[in-house]
Amino acid sequence: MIGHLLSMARGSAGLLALSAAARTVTLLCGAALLVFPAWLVGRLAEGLSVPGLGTVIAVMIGLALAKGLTRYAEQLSGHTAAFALLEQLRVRLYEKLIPLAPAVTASRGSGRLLSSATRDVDRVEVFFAHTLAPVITAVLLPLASVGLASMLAGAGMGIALLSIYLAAAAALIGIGRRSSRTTSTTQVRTRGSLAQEVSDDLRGRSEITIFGAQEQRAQRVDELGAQLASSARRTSVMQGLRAAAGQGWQVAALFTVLLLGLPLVRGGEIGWTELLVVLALVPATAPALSAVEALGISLPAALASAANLRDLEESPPAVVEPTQPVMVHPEEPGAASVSFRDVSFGYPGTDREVLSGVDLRIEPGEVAAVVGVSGSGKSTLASLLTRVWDPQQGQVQLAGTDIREVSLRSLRANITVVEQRPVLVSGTIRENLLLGIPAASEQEILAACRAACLEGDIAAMAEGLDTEPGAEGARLSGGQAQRLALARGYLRRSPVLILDEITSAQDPLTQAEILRRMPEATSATVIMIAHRSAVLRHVQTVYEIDQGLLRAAARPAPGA
Ligand SMILES: Nc1ncnc2c1ncn2[C@@H]1O[C@H](COP(=O)(O)OP(=O)(O)OP(=O)(O)O)[C@@H](O)[C@H]1O
Repeated sequence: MIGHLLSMARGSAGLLALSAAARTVTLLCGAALLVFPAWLVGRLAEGLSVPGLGTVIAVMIGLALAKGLTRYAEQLSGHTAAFALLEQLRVRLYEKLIPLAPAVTASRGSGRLLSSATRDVDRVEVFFAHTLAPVITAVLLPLASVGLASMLAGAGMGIALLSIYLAAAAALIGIGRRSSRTTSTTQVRTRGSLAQEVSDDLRGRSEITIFGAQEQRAQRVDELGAQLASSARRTSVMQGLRAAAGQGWQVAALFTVLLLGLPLVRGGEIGWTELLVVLALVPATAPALSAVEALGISLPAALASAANLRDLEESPPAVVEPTQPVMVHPEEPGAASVSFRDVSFGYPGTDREVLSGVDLRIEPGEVAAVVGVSGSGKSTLASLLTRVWDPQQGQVQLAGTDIREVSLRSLRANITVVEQRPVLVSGTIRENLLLGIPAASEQEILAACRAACLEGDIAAMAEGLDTEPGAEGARLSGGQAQRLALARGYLRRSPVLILDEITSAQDPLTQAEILRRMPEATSATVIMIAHRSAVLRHVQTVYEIDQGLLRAAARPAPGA
């Protein structure tokens, strides 16, 4: 997992290295600001010569300035790297998500995905921007300190300091390591669930209010909140223990240096200068070693988030782009012909076969209907045609080509689906209409609205096409949203048009008018998924799905 984590930062390696180098110099300057006065005091105590006051002041100012400037360089390069990394991580996540949409992303839940795209990415970024450079200096500075102590006060002193540093690092990393890892993983999962609950509650606010289920829903959020609070408490206890260890090692180190150093001074093996300098090395090393404490918090969190992101990124897509994709041009005469050959399909993870051995051929320009009881597999048939899923057996063909060989972009450019529950994006009605064909002219937009019986509704709106329908189309009626989606479908002018229950929210007169205007609105091959017999009178062929099997059915008699 650490390797995976490091692979995420490849693009910002240069800036991160610069930040680590600047931090090393900052800490060295900080250490020198402590060690230099200690050296001066030691020499004065021993009656040895010291540099003049002007030189001392110049050195101290020089060190302080160098410390400030390199600290600035560290922050600048660290934050620049952090923002670049944030961008790379988000782009990388979105690129991985695109092939997973719509089937795999839908099964994950939008709240969970949002939580991964924000919190998990942030935690990985925090690790690199604010932990990696400090960890590098946490190794370099203590080693330098051990080297200097050995030179000044002998190998014994160096070994003693090294042992204390190692023991401190082991305590800081080790305290609560195992529990931090499991707690972080639990926290990442709980946060994802919490985000999903909140997203469901926001989407289902009307139902929740009408059903009076606020308490019940709030309780679920409370339970997840309590789980998060309890794991945060565990993390805080470990954090407290680590902070105590972070202070404790310094006291132990100072005593050790005095215990070992005073006899050496008394024996004349070293002077006061050496002892004071080695003593000063302890607080001088402390800021560098404290990064290990931060690592105890950020590493488990970053690992848990990286594992979550990897799990998401490595989820196998429901369908894959062909290696040598065939392009089907919408102008090709056959682009509007659709066929199913002995197609069987069951949803992954279920035993039930929704469609069994389906054979179907719909000719260019034909208007066909697919009927069947609720849950019989009508929408599934449509999602096989757009390759939301691939069948386990048989072939779905467009223009006589197995659609698994057709480029996904080309396939989806040839087929438009008007969904039973259309999704409106935020923005104006015009922006929603232009979703599939941004370059459509005003005339084309108005013609599509007329064909979908939407022109009157738009004319009645103060801002016409520039009216904002509100989040999720909240300011439109169900029927208006459905007609907007139909107009959007017509506007795209793709060779194949799948209309999934597009008149289910319309009154009988509007439904009849929509069906009457349809032949003028589109010359595409139309597959209507329908229940109502009024719809079936406008189609040329009717197919019925019953218990997974598809068969041709009779059109209703006139007046039926
Ligand atoms: N993503 C999915 N995962 C598992 N099962 C699913 C999934 N989507 C649909 N199903 C199941 O597949 C069956 C067919 O669903 P489908 O949506 O195709 O029915 P339908 O005929 O369009 O129904 P309706 O007329 O109610 O819209 C149903 O039993 C449904 O529960």
